[in-house]
Amino acid sequence: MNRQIHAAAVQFNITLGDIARNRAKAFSALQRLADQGVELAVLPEMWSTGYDYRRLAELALETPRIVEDLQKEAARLGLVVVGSLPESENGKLYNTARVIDRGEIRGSYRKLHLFSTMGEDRFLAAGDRTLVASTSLGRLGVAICYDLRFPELFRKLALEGAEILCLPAEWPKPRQEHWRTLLRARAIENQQFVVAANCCGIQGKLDFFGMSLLISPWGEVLAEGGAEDCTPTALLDYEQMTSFRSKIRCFEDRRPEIYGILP
Ligand SMILES: O=C(O)CCC(=O)C(=O)O
Repeated sequence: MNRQIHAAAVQFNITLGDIARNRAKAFSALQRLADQGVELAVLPEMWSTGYDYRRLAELALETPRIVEDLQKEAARLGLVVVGSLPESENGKLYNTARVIDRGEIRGSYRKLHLFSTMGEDRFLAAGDRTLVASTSLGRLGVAICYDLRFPELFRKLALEGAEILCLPAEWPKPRQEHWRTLLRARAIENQQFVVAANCCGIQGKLDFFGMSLLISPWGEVLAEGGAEDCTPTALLDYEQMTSFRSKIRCFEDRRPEIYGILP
C-alpha cells in the first residue's frame, strides 16, 4: 500500500518569553492545518518561549501544562506533532522535543549538541540519547537545530529506521545556505524525508530568516517557507523513498568495517 503523508512545518515569529502569544499562534496554526487535512506538523525549537535565558527556569514550569494541552489538541485534530520546549528536571534545564501522536507521547528527545557559540551550554544541559519514534505515520527521527551539523547522528537515526526526520530549529542569519545545504544533504545521504521548522523575525539580537523546508529523499525541496509566519505543506510519498532506496543502495553498500563506528 502506498502511503502519502500530508506534512507541514509551522513557522512563526516567536515572541521572547511570551508563552500566551506563542501558544495562540501555534495552536491556531495546528487547527488550520488539520482543517486542510495535514497529519504531521513540526513546530520550531523552544517555540513557547524562545531563548529567554534570564527567565527560562520560571517559564519552563509551564511546559507540562502546554504539553498536556498539546496532547489534547493533537488527539482532537488527529495530528502527529513534534516541536521543542524548555524542560525542567532535577534542577537542570533541557531543550526537549516530544513526539505526540494523536494524543499519545511516543518519545522525548533532549538536544544533544548545545550551541556553545551562543552560550547554550552555559544555561542548558545536554541530552544523552537519540530518538526514533514509532508513530501512526511511520518512524520519525528527531534532531534539533545545531544537531544538523553532526551527520553521524542522522546516519544513526536512519540505520534505526527513521523515515521522516523532524527538525525543530531557531537558525539565524547569516547562515541560510548552511541550513538549506545541510538539510538537503541529510535527506539525500540518508534517503529520508526532512521536515524542518525554523522561526522567523527578530528575537533580541538575532534575526531569523524562516525558510522552513520539506525535502524529499531525492533532495527536492517540496515546500519552502518565506521570511514571515507561514505553514509550508507537502505530500510525502513513501513509494518515492522506497524506489530511491532500491535504486541507489547506500545502506547495503556501506563499509562500516573500514571507517565506521556504527554497526
Ligand atoms: O548551527 C547554527 O548555525 C545555528 C544553531 C543554533 O542557532 C542553535 O542550535 O540554536
